[in-house]
Amino acid sequence: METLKDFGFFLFSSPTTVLGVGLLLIILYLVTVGSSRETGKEPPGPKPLPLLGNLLQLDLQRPYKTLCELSKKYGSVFTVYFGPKKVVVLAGYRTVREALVGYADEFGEREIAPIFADVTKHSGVLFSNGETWREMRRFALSTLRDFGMGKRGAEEKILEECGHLIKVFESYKGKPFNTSRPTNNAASNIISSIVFGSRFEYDDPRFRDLVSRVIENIKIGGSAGIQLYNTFPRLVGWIKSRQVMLKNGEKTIRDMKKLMQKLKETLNPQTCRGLVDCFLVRKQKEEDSCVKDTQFTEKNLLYTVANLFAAGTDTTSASLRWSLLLMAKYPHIQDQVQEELTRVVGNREVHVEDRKNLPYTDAVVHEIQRFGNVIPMSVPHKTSRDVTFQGYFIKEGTTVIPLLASVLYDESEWESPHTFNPSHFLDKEGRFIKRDAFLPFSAGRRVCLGEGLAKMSLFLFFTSLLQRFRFMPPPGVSEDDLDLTPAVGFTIPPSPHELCAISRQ
Ligand code: HEM
Repeated sequence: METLKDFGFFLFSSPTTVLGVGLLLIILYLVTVGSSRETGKEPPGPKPLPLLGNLLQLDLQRPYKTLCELSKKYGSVFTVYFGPKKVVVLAGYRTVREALVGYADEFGEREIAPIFADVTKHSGVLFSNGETWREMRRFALSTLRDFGMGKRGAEEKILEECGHLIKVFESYKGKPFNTSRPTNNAASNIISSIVFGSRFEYDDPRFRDLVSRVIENIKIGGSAGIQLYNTFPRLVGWIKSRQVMLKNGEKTIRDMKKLMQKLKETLNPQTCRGLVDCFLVRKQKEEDSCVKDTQFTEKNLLYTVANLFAAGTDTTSASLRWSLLLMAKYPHIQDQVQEELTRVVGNREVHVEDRKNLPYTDAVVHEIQRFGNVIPMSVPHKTSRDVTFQGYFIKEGTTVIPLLASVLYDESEWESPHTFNPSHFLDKEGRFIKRDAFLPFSAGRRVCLGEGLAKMSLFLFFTSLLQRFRFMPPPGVSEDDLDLTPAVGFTIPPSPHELCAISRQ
């Protein structure tokens, strides 16, 4: 809010600035709204104000909510202006799928907002396009597969981490605690063991710093201040939240460099311990054979690793927190999960193989992801060329938001979209059923690269924890009091809360 106040003060500080701003408004209005009207029928949308666009109509804390509302009025393809920036929103399962899968070439590029261009410099896999993205994505996917995504290797690593997480939960001895830190640590360690080949102790200061900076950057990345910077980068580059993000980014890269130096010194090309080793071996090979314009550079390595931490920590941990909160909120559903786990698995360790024999639990895990809706606006895309989609003209380079919230809560796809209801994923006989509109990982060319790993982690964490603990509200708090309002941000975990993990053994 401070940033917005400062900005308002700057705008109206003298007659010359007022005049200057007025002129700028008119020019921007003509450039952003006027010009593109000539090229064809544009997606409809609320009328924008000069400079401010539709900012005054948007709930800046939870923009996905306003966008879902707007889609009811303007349809499944519509235009909104975030300040002078034009954004096309895709809403509802059919439209999102048609665009991302059917028009993958046109809608498959990443929009790189100014803050992410500053922090990642178009390197790595999350905020890059073209050859860099193609090579980094191919490499990351194939090494994740080699390190057992969907196979034994990752399962062992996740189960080991479950053991550590369980110990932390036990240490609270049934007293209320905030689940954020332990779940962030556990999710981050899964990435760490796949990327570096080893996990960190939870009290290792390097690890604590790494995790807290990753989480802080994601949180600030979704704040009103950063949205303002992304809208007016030239005007508000000085804001504090941007400086914090840049510093966090620099420190993370510095730490990563140190960790990688250790791996370089002990590298054995015959036995890669993790993704970094594989990258270093590949980098050496490309250098030895003088490959021109190689993407296997130190910069791409650092940012790809940082991206995997950023993309994989908060998302997995937020989903896990939703799972525990929802179980405490709906004890009858928790009862059924625990009954099924006791009947099918008993006291032995749960494995991925058990999933097919745990239809109810599987349905609950899916419903947690649907209802949790942790990335409601996906990660923005942009059009790679001019495209006519569902009769509307969208210019090359237009920012596109695939509104995943409108897919996961699509009223024409889900029987009771606004209720936590595992039956969405069960047939009449109680068998698990897949649902097309289940797209928490998005779809198409940019679909989440860690989908397999995230699904495996969620399933194993959730079942291992529910085997051992009963999750309950703190004493004096009723199930009805447990608040399901999501937090504010780019990813949306539950609002801060405490739970009790009561041992079942
Ligand atoms: C429950 C957990 C997760 C959810 C809900 C999730 C969801 C998403 C979504 C919605 C996107 C944007 C897709 C698009 O642009 O259309 C994405 C991208 C991405 N995710 Fe995940 N994700 C999760 C876990 C992970 C994990 C564990 C990793 C790391 C191994 C990961 C790595 C990535 C990367 C690298 C991208 C960028 C892909 C690209 O631009 O090509 N995610 N994820």
